[in-house]
Amino acid sequence: MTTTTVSNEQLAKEYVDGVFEQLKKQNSHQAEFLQAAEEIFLSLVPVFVQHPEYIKANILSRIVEPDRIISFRVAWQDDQNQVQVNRGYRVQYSNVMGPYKGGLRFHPTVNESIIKFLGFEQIFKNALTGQPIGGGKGGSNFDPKGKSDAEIMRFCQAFMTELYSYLGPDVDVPAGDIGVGAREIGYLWGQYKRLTKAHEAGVLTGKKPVYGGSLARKEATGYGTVYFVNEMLKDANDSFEGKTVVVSGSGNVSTYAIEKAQQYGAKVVACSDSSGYIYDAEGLDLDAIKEIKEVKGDRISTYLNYRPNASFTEGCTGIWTIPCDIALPCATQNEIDGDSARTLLANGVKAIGEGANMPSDLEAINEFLDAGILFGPGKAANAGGVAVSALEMAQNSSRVYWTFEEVDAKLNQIMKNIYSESKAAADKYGYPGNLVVGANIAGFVKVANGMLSEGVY
Ligand SMILES: NC(=O)C1=CN([C@@H]2O[C@H](COP(=O)(O)OP(=O)(O)OC[C@H]3O[C@@H](n4cnc5c(N)ncnc54)[C@H](O)[C@@H]3O)[C@@H](O)[C@H]2O)C=CC1
Ligand SMILES: O=C(O)CCC(=O)C(=O)O
Repeated sequence: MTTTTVSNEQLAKEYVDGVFEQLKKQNSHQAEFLQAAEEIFLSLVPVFVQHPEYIKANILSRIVEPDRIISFRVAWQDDQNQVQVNRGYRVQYSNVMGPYKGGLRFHPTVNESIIKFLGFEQIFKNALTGQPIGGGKGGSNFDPKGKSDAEIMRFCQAFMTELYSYLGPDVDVPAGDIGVGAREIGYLWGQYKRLTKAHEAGVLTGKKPVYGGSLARKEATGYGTVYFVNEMLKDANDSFEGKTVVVSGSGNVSTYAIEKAQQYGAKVVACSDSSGYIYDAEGLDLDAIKEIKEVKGDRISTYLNYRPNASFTEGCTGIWTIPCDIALPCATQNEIDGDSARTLLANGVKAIGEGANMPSDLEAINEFLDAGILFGPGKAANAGGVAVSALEMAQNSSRVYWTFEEVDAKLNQIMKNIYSESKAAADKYGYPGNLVVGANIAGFVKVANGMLSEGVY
């Protein structure tokens, strides 16, 4: 190792450590945000070794500070005419690559830390897709559980009334995330039109195809995750065929991850919701799950009414004790900790594909990487949803619509590209096979180069 390399390494490490220390001081109460930032920062040291110009331009301090955070009161009336108040957020993180883009989450746990972690990750994910989209995220601590359809509509209308002036097809384009699906997007879109008097279809994605949504957006995140894992498996001369798969959650991402894994010949034996998990040794009946979740909005335990030989177990983490070849965490952040990771490994898991955002904590990621199994990080593996959102924006702008097959083929190609770019970046920067480092670097370099050419702001 030459003296210059050593000093470049020291410089890079000191720079990253310094920015992270400052971040911790300023955001000491934001655990999820610091967790997401730490994972990305650690990956970027080799980039700063090779690119001191990024240090000179102080790219890291600039990229980790959102362009702006919008926080607002959402007051609405429930069915008993009581006035309820929630807090809404939109974090417009970076528009270097295109309009701010990312979902809205409605869940009681939502706070600024959660929205910032999601928004920060979204910058790099969106850059990886190769589509012209920046990064953003939003949501509210509103709990949709147990609310009537009319309450959901009134909440969405109140939320959009506060947010609409910050949005636009070339400004900021929200979509769904936990607790926000096509129904909520419909109510948000209706209110946006009512307020602006404009039919700007590209201001929201995840719309129903009947009024401007893209075919295959509903399936995109789950299918994309399986396409990504399929690329990892192919590289290892393996496939989904005959594999036992466990998928957490039973929402949008999980449902379509299960569907594609089954189409690829896997046996998916378990899935979950926030109350617990079901295990069906014969393989899950996806029609039953769709009826329970998409039609009835019921608990996953009612699966036993369709398949009496299956079992239901209360609690969220127990699902990772089920032996499987492939695990697809598709529910929420930090659902796999170090202990669950060690259990999965002891039971012989060969591949992990993160359909959710940050489902594995740092200890779990290190367990998987140290064990040398295939590990597809969320930023890369679940990018198919936002990628098809960008395709929805393109269709809206050009006023043409593509068939399901056309969109699905583009999605598959995008996931292949994300895999090969992440793999190539990991190789180039000295971490072969480490797609965490590879995806973070491949996304970061695109945005950093954009920032260098745009001057200081
Ligand atoms: N919808 C999308 O296009 C995308 C979603 N994601 C991420 O995927 C994850 C799931 O999102 P969606 O499927 O859209 O939400 P969803 O609201 O449709 O489904 C979430 C599912 O997770 C379950 N759940 C929540 N907490 C849980 C817990 N602690 N243990 C077990 N299950 C739990 C819920 O019961 C529900 O079945 C989130 O991390 C989200 O940020 C990532 C990329 C795109
Ligand atoms: O489609 C979108 O814009 C949002 C997708 C999203 O929220 C995510 O990738 O986490």
